[in-house]
Amino acid sequence: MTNPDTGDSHSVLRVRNLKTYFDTDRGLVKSVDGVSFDIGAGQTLAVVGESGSGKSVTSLSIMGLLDKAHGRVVDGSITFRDKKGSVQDLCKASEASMRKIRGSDISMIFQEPMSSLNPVFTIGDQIAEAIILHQGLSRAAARNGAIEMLRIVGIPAPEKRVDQYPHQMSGGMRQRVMIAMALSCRPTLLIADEPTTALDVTIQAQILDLMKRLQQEIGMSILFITHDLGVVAEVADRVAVMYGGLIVEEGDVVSVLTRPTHPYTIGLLDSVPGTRRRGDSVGARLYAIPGNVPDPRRRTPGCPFAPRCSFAIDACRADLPPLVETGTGQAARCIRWQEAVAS
Ligand SMILES: Nc1ncnc2c1ncn2[C@@H]1O[C@H](COP(=O)(O)OP(=O)(O)OP(=O)(O)O)[C@@H](O)[C@H]1O
Repeated sequence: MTNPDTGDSHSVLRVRNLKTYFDTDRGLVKSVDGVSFDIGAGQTLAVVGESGSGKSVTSLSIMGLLDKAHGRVVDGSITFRDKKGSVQDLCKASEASMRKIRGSDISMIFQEPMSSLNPVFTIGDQIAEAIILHQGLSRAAARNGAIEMLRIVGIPAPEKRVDQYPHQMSGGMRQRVMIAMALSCRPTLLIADEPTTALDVTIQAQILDLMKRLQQEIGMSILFITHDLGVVAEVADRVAVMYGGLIVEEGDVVSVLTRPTHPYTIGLLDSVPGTRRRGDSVGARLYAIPGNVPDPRRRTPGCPFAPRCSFAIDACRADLPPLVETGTGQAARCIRWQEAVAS
């Protein structure tokens, strides 16, 4: 979907009709099956959806980090504009140029910092390594750079902490270190995959504030993957709701969260305590969407949400619904959205 707010010419990232499939012993898994979105300069797009909807595979496709033995992008394009303003399709980039782009123009942070931090090197060495690699500084200058980055991400006594190992730090501190590493190259795009999910609420709020502050300083765009609508409200400018390998709704964050137009988004919001649109009361039972996410090995021709949707009619099961405009800068892949909104 083209993003009416950013306009294509200003997009840092433009994904069109992305399809990423895996060959497995149990058949072809269509994890991402025609995803399109834009992220403008300095903008945050949150991609939200239940487990298995294809959020992580979308980000791994952008980073060129798919499990190559089994997974591949079978269709679509991922157009990226780097720091120098050069535009290229990452689907066609060589492994060598993807390596250059990763960590210099696109960085990624994950839920579990221990998976990106090496336990046998000090955090100072690891941040310095990234600085040496991407900024070509001497080791001494890079060490100072590492201390500065630790200070920027709010780690107390950075001159001492720089010589510590990852296991000597708390989960929140490790997440700050990972952010320091990811941002040491001043990326154009940061992909954050559930970066605060494992943290308690207070630390989560601090990390989100930190990311927002650094985003303003660096001017980077963020693709933020989460299943937490509270986090979406906190960080996003725009939100894309994924279901069954597709984006089923997209729009600016206020529109989507206050006036969802796809039955799946409506169900997601109804399942958040305190946000239920109808009959909300203290102690109201949490609404859960009945049924499970569809099996990506068995894609049906119609809307992937139809089996769980109380608005579904035969036409929904026959063909994949087109994306239709449902509000200003808001669109949903649903032929029954007017009935859903009015319900
Ligand atoms: N390497 C792989 N081989 C086979 N199938 C895979 C592989 N990676 C992901 N999948 C499948 O692709 C689908 C989408 O997975 P993905 O990890 O993108 O979901 P997600 O929305 O990020 O979920 P979560 O929130 O749990 O991370 C799932 O059905 C998953 O089992």
